[in-house]
This record gives sequence, C-alpha cells and structure tokens, in this order.
Amino acid sequence: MADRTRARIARIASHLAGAHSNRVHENGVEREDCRAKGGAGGFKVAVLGASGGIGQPLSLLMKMNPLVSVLHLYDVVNTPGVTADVSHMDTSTVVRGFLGKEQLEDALVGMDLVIIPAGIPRKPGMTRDDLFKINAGIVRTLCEGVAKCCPNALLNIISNPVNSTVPIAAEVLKKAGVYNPKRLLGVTTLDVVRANTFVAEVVGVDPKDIDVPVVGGHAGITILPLLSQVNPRFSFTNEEIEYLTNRIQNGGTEVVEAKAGTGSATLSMAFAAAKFADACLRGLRGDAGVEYCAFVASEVTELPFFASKVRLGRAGVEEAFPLGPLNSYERSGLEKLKKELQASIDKGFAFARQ
Ligand SMILES: NC(=O)c1ccc[n+]([C@@H]2O[C@H](COP(=O)([O-])OP(=O)(O)OC[C@H]3O[C@@H](n4cnc5c(N)ncnc54)[C@H](O)[C@@H]3O)[C@@H](O)[C@H]2O)c1
Ligand SMILES: O=C(O)C[C@H](O)C(=O)O
Repeated sequence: MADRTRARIARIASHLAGAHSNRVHENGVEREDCRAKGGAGGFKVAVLGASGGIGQPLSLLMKMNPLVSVLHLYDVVNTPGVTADVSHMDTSTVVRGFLGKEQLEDALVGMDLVIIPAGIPRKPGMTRDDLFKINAGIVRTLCEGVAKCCPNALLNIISNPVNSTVPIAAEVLKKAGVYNPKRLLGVTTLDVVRANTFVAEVVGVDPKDIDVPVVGGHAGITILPLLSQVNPRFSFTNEEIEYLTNRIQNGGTEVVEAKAGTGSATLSMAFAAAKFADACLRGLRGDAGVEYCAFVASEVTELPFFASKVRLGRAGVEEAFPLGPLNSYERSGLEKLKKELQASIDKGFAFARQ
C-alpha cells in the first residue's frame, strides 16, 4: 500500500475514533491537516452534551448550517459513535469528537460558540428546579473549561434550570476574570417556538408568519408570553389569553408527561437551539437586525437576569429592548414572576459563590 494511502486511512481512522488533533503524518513528515480544518471563514462551534436527546439532533442541525466550518462534539459518553455518524453527512463542516473530561479542553480551544445541553432532563412530577442538584455542578465544570480555553466564545446555555444555570455560568466566568455579560445567553427560544405554534393554531395562520415575544425566565409562571405584542397584531378573547398563556407556560410539562418518564423535549428543543445558534452566528458575522428573545444579564427590569428581546451582533448581545406597553394581565404576570425568578437567580449565585 502506498504511504499516501496509508496516511489517508490512518487519518480517517483517527477521526472516527474521536481524535482531536489536526496533525497528520505523511511520508514521515508531520504537518497540519488542511482538510480537517473546515471551510475558510466559517465559525467553530462546540456542543457539550452532544450524545444526549437534544445533543444528537442539535449536532445534526449544526452540521447542516453553512456558517459552521468546524463542529466539536463533546460528551462523557458515546461521542465516537455520534461523531462517526454525523461526520458522514455530505456538508463541508468538519466534525470532531471528544470523549470524557480529559478531552474537554481540546474540545473548547478556539471555539466561537459553545452550546451546552449537558445535564439530566425532567421526569413527570418534577420541576426544573429539581434538576438543580446535578445540573448545577455539570454547568459549573463545563463553564470552567470555557473560561480557560475559549473565554471570548459566545455561550448558549440550555441545561435546566436555565433561571439558575445562567447565573452560575456568569459567576464561574467572573471568578476566572473573563465574564462578558454580552456573550452569555440562556436559550429560551423553545418558549417562543411553542408560543408561535400555539398562537398560529388559534388564529389560523402559518406559524412562520407569527412572532410572539416571550419574556421573564424559563420555568412555569416565569415564562411570560406578551400576547398584546404578537407580530402581526391579533386581538384575543380573555379565554384565548388564559388558554394560550397556560399552554405556553406548561409546554415543557406537556412533553414531559407525554414522554412518560423517558425524558423531556429533545427534537423541538434541538430545532429551537439550532435556530438560536444560527441567529448568534449571523450576529457574529455582522448581519443587521438579528433579534431574538434570550435570558441574559439585563437592566430591563430590576432583576439581574431577564429574558427579553435582544439584538445580536458581533459583540453578542448588543442591545436588550425594553418590554414595551403591557396590558393589565401581563403587568400582573410580570409582578408575580419576579419573586420566583429572583429566588432561582439567587440560588445559582449562592451555588457558584460557595
Ligand atoms: N432550555 C430549554 O428550553 C430546554 C429544553 C429542553 C431540555 N432542556 C434541558 O436540557 C438538558 C438536556 O436534556 P436532554 O433531553 O438532552 O438530556 P439527555 O439525558 O438525553 O442528554 C444529556 C447529555 O448530557 C451528557 N452529560 C452529562 N454530564 C455531562 C458532563 N459533565 N459533560 C458533558 N456531557 C454531560 C449526558 O451524557 C447526555 O448525553 C436537561 O437539563 C433539560 O432539562 C432545556
Ligand atoms: O420542560 C422541561 O423540563 C424541558 C424544557 O425546559 C422545556 O421547556 O421543554
């Protein structure tokens, strides 16, 4: 077998094994593997928790995104298989797998965007806060890696309870001296995706033509859809407002119960996370007018973190828009959610500061 062929086979074999080095040996000479670098000009994205219910379809969707040149898939289990599988998709994104905590740093070096869906999901009867004990520690460890290896990356936090895991991430980054509030975003896109779907059903239009702002946080009553600000404007009866608000606030529980102990939303979440990641990358590229709701460090209310519509740009979160005029139903929902949201934020701070 020719040396060249042997080198090619070795490179493919090491890729399938989840190897993370770009160095290849050809004719006894070590060199950088240009083909493994990914298309020029694209972004480097890591998914942490890539083997999970969200992580796998999210990895597939990121491999399909033309803005992504390099995709790193990290988990504590099964990344060689997921990486081999996703890497066969004939898009130009280069995929590399990383397994276990000794490979976390390699997974993170040089990343522009890090998406974190690592952690356990709910079972029926649980609240998102019941996940805190396990997921808080997972998010802390992963964010310590981000602080060390890619402190300028945008960070999309999916792991629940988002109302606490985002403050934990902020504290970890602060402790490491690299916190930039513009680059830390809790992913609440699924609330908007659900709101668009449920409102579209009620008013009888295509969901792609609806945009519902959803503000506050990402758990129960902290999820506050602003139905008075749906774009385009629709007027709803009181019964419709009550039905839609409850359904949007309990969309996660609806899926958890339907899945009957096998997990929570994964496919719709991967769809939502991929949409949000694409928006973040378009912002980083410098596209104008990229606006999404997200749970971010905020001055929109007196709470230190709050989900509202933000403008995404090269810096990350470039502007958080004020809530706009609320009707009395929304004003009352806003007052009710503040206590619970503040308590979840404080719980995250306390955990990370101990
Ligand atoms: N923000 C949202 O809107 C939203 C929506 C749905 C689910 N979630 C949350 O996302 C999380 C993941 O949900 P899922 O259904 O994918 O769960 P899952 O159990 O299917 O997958 C989680 C993955 O995380 C991995 N993992 C565990 N510890 C890790 C570590 N230290 N480092 C790297 N990976 C690790 C697991 O091995 C697993 O592959 C849950 O906390 C869930 O509540 C959030
Ligand atoms: O509900 C959950 O536990 C998962 C997620 O937060 C969701 O909204 O689907």
